[in-house]
Order: sequence, then C-alpha cells, then structure tokens
Amino acid sequence: MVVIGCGFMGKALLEGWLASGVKPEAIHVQDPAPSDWLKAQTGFHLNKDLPANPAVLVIATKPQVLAEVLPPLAHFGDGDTIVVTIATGAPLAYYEASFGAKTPVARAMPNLPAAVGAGVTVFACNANVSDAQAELVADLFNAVGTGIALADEEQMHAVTGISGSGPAYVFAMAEAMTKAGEAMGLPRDLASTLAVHTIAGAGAMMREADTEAGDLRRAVTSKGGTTAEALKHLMAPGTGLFDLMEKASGASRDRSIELSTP
Ligand SMILES: NC(=O)C1=CN([C@@H]2O[C@H](COP(=O)(O)OP(=O)(O)OC[C@H]3O[C@@H](n4cnc5c(N)ncnc54)[C@H](OP(=O)(O)O)[C@@H]3O)[C@@H](O)[C@H]2O)C=CC1
Ligand SMILES: O=C(O)[C@@H]1CCC=N1
Repeated sequence: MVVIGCGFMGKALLEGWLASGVKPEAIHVQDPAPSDWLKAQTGFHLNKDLPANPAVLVIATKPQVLAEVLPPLAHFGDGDTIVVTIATGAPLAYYEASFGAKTPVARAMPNLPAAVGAGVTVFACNANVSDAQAELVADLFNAVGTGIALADEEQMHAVTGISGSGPAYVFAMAEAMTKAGEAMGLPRDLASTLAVHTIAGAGAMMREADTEAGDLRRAVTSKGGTTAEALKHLMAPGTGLFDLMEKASGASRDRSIELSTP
C-alpha cells in the first residue's frame, strides 16, 4: 500500500490500520514534511522509492493540492492498482482524467474516529473497480470502523456534511458543555470530564440501542423536569440545534461542492 499525504486523516487511518494488524513494512508513505508521529514510526517506507504496482494507492492530501500531487503519480493508472482517495470534493471523473480512464478508483469519505477503530466511511467506486477490489476497499474501512458503499456518488457531498465533518460538531458540543459547566461554577476539569463521558456514554447507547435517537432523548426527558427546560432552548425553532445543524451541515456540503473542481 502507498499513502500519499499523512496529516490528520492519513495518520488516523494508519493508526487504525496498524491497530487492525496491517504490517508497517507493507506501507509506503509520502509526505513532504513528516510529522513527529510519522517520523517516530518504525517499519514504514517513508519518502522512499515507491513500488511499481501497489495494490492500493491512497490519496490523503487536501483537495487544493491535487493538481500538483496527481500528475507525478499518473504511471499508477490504467493497471491493477486501485486509487483510493479521501480528498474532499473531487469526483471519480477527476481521477480518471488524471490516471487514465481504465483506472479503478474509489472515492471515500472517512472520519477522524477511524484512529480508534470507530470511524464511519462512505465510499463510491467507479466502473473499473473489480468485485475483489471493492471488497478490499470495504475491508480497509471496516478495519477502522464501518465501511458503507454508496451507489450515488453525488451524495458524497451530503455525506461529508454529516459524517466527514461531523466529529467536529460533536467535539464542539463537548467544548460548549464544558464552557457551560464552568459558567455554572464547576471546575474546568470536572466540567470537561462530565461532557466527554456524557457524549461517549450517549454515543455507546445509541450504537447499542434498538431505538432511534429521538426515543432515547424522550427517555431522559421527565415530564415537568430539568431536561424539558433545557430542550426548550435546544429545540427552539429557528435558533435551536435542529435548524442550526441543517445550516451547519449544509455549509459543509456546499464547501465540498465548491472543492469538487480542484
Ligand atoms: N481531517 C479530517 O477529519 C478529514 C479529512 N478528510 C480529507 O482528507 C484529506 C486530508 O485531510 P487532513 O489530513 O485533515 O489534511 P492535512 O493537511 O492534515 O494532511 C495532508 C497532508 O498531505 C501533505 N502533502 C501536501 N502536499 C503533498 C504532496 N505533494 N505529497 C504528499 N503529501 C503532501 C501535507 O503536508 P503539508 O502540511 O506540509 O502541506 C499534509 O501532511 C483532505 O482532502 C480532507 O478533505 C476527509 C475526511 C475527514
Ligand atoms: O474540513 C474538511 O474539509 C475535511 C473534510 C471532512 C472533515 N474534514
């Protein structure tokens, strides 16, 4: 496997893949300014000559640099190597134009919790991807969480607005809960611990429960109690979380569309 670009997301995937048993010796990583984490890894082939026919070529750079990153890699095209790109926005056709029309390409949108094996990745494959390669892509992303194949590539922008950017919304929520706790006089450490454990606990419960998130919300909300008072603010039409989430995820989706012509 060859990985081009090892920033936040490249590192998250590599951490997940290493934890799932992929051998570092099987991985070539190219990055012009390797992070301390990358330099500290043993076994990777870092910024060394690349193998001629890797099974997988992962593109993990920002979409803004694709126009300079892809041309020197064009010789990997039109063969058995599958290009797996996690760059936001750019469509499959962009890679076909760069690598050749016969190149197998999978366009994926992972998310940061892949680093701890709890990511969710949606991927769309072009017509050149064989069944075995599609299975390989699914295996790669299932190894770091849950992989979901998508038939309609156009939906990838909306996926980005929900799960690609989504961990940041949840981290922001933890920050906001911490700040609110401090504002009510709790020590920062305690407020932060409460926020993190509450979100992690609620997340674990949603994953295991057989019911929808709304049902779980109702289970916390005693009639005439404290939560109902809080939710009057969080669910207020116009200013509440629901409308805000629609605006926020829509803004992420729109930016993904803007980035689709690198
Ligand atoms: N972060 C996230 O949660 C997610 C990110 N993504 C997508 O993944 C991609 C990477 O994102 P992220 O990791 O956050 O970004 P980063 O900027 O952290 O990582 C990109 C890495 O690529 C390196 N790079 C730049 N030019 C080259 C080159 N010519 N050859 C090899 N490497 C190069 C950068 O080096 P330098 O910094 O020195 O320029 C950097 O280390 C983006 O397309 C992003 O949209 C998708 C889902 C989630
Ligand atoms: O912010 C970004 O552009 C990337 C894509 C999804 C998460 N991070």
